[in-house]
Amino acid sequence: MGILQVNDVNKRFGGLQALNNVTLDIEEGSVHAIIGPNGAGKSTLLNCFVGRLVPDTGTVMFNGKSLLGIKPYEINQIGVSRVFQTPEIFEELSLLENVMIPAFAHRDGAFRINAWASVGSEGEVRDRALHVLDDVGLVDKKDMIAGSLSRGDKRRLELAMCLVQDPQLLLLDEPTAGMSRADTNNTIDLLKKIGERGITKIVIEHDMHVVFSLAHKITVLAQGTVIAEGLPDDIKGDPRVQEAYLGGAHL
Ligand SMILES: Nc1ncnc2c1ncn2[C@@H]1O[C@H](COP(=O)(O)OP(=O)(O)OP(=O)(O)O)[C@@H](O)[C@H]1O
Repeated sequence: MGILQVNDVNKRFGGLQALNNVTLDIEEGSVHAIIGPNGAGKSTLLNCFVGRLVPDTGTVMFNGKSLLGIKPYEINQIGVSRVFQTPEIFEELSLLENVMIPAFAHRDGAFRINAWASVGSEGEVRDRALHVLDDVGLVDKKDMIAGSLSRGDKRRLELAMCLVQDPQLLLLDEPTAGMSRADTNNTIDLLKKIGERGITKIVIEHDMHVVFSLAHKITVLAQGTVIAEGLPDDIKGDPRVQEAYLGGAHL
């Protein structure tokens, strides 16, 4: 039984069937990529895992517990963290402060902006934040203002903000979007390093170099429907995937 089990999930926006009987089983400790053309339903699916959307029908179970109807911060509290397509950071605060805030939120329950008031008095949280900044290669920039970082570094910072919460399941929505090839390769290395800790990861990604560098298993969505699932080598050679994803070009 996987750490995340998704069964027959359907989601409709007006006349559009965005998700159509989606079933997934995510193995604990694995990197599971979800790929598919624009508008396939990938982000909609992820939103159903973090409480931003509620499926019309179907179930989403994390460690045997339903995630449906649970508030986003509670889902976060039980071990699911998400890195967004556009980094959600506090631009005007330092890197260290950015990482300490979610550490407090995770420790204290609901996200409390006044948790900020106690930042600085908590050596233990600060040490943990510094440790995570070191893991993502940003500890030397800890006092810089987050808004001044490059796009690649902002995404690393957001990753640190997730890791400090010690997630069991990390959801990565296009973690290398807009990055240079060098930054992309650094991110691949970083995610592999994180993989050594056994954190399960679901990655949505358009860059096939990233997908095939990281994924143990791949699910392909097209028009809200799972059209293929399997090991990277199987997916690479699947003509349905090549047709749906790249209009017949080879992956
Ligand atoms: N809140 C919404 N209201 C109406 N339609 C929506 C909403 N969110 C998504 N959609 C539609 O649902 C479909 C799936 O969108 P989704 O963003 O999940 O696709 P995606 O696979 O993540 O695409 P991309 O790769 O471009 O990010 C699209 O046709 C989109 O326009």
